[in-house]
Amino acid sequence: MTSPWTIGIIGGSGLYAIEGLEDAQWIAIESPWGKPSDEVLCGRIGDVRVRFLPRHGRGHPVSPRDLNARANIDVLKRAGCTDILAISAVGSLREEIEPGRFAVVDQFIDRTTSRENSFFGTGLVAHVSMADPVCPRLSEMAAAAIAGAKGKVATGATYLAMEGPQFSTRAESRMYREWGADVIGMTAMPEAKLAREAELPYALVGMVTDYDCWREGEAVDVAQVIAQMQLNGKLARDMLVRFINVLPEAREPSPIDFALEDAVITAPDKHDPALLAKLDAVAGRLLSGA
Ligand SMILES: CSC[C@H]1O[C@H](OP(=O)(O)O)[C@H](O)[C@@H]1O
Ligand SMILES: Nc1ncnc2[nH]cnc12
Repeated sequence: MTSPWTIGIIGGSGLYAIEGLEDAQWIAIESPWGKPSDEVLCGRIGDVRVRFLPRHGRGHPVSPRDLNARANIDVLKRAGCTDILAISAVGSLREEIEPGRFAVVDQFIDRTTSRENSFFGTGLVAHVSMADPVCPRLSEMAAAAIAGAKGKVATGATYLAMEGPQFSTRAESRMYREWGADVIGMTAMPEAKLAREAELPYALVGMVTDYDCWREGEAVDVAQVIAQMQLNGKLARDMLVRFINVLPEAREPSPIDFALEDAVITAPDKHDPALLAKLDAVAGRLLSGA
């Protein structure tokens, strides 16, 4: 029997493929939103379909601020994903969230400035709620999978999305701590916003790689991030396999499956046909008959 879940996995820095997927095949999926970061690795674990996209592409050619998050989310939707589990390397802004720990994120502060952050716009305006930006069901299952794989986990983390690509200054890092952020990265926004617009439940697991630079005399570099990701590689894979293996047989509908229901404000006779056509995957459920 095929599972009702199709899990999209977005792999961050250091995670460019998943070994051991059954029937695995890299497939190019076209998007009206432009070029995604890479082909999608399509396969399955047991009877669950898995669609893996390396966020920066294989070999890491794509910079965080040039990521086409719209195309990335659109191709995962086109690949039939019902839910997305995203993985990111993150810096820690808290002593007790040490490198090696996994932080399950439940809030964001978005400090990105130069990215296309919506599928909607003039000609078809929509405002989705981001009050609760992640899917609690997926986040709980991810936390349980990390614990089951004997990983150390912190839940309820607030992720500060910075523009990059440079790492923060010490003054910024200290200010983000005062704002209540727990971990920092450059990529989960606007990714999480776009997943919500595409009615895809989304959860984010941060793999803590460093203490950023708020501690006296310490500063993060790429080598540190990659070394820690490599140390945690097996744990990350175990976590993913567990996460998929314990998905319930049935997939009860999530309110996020209907996030656009009360979000579109533009009258149908004012819809821009060109934009409407590009929204075929993201909002086809709601708008295809409009
Ligand atoms: C390689 S260090 C900085 C880089 O790592 C994180 O990427 P991702 O979230 O895709 O794991 C961070 O956001 C930066 O893009
Ligand atoms: N300290 C940090 N700042 C931003 N992105 C990161 N990714 C991993 N560590 C990071």
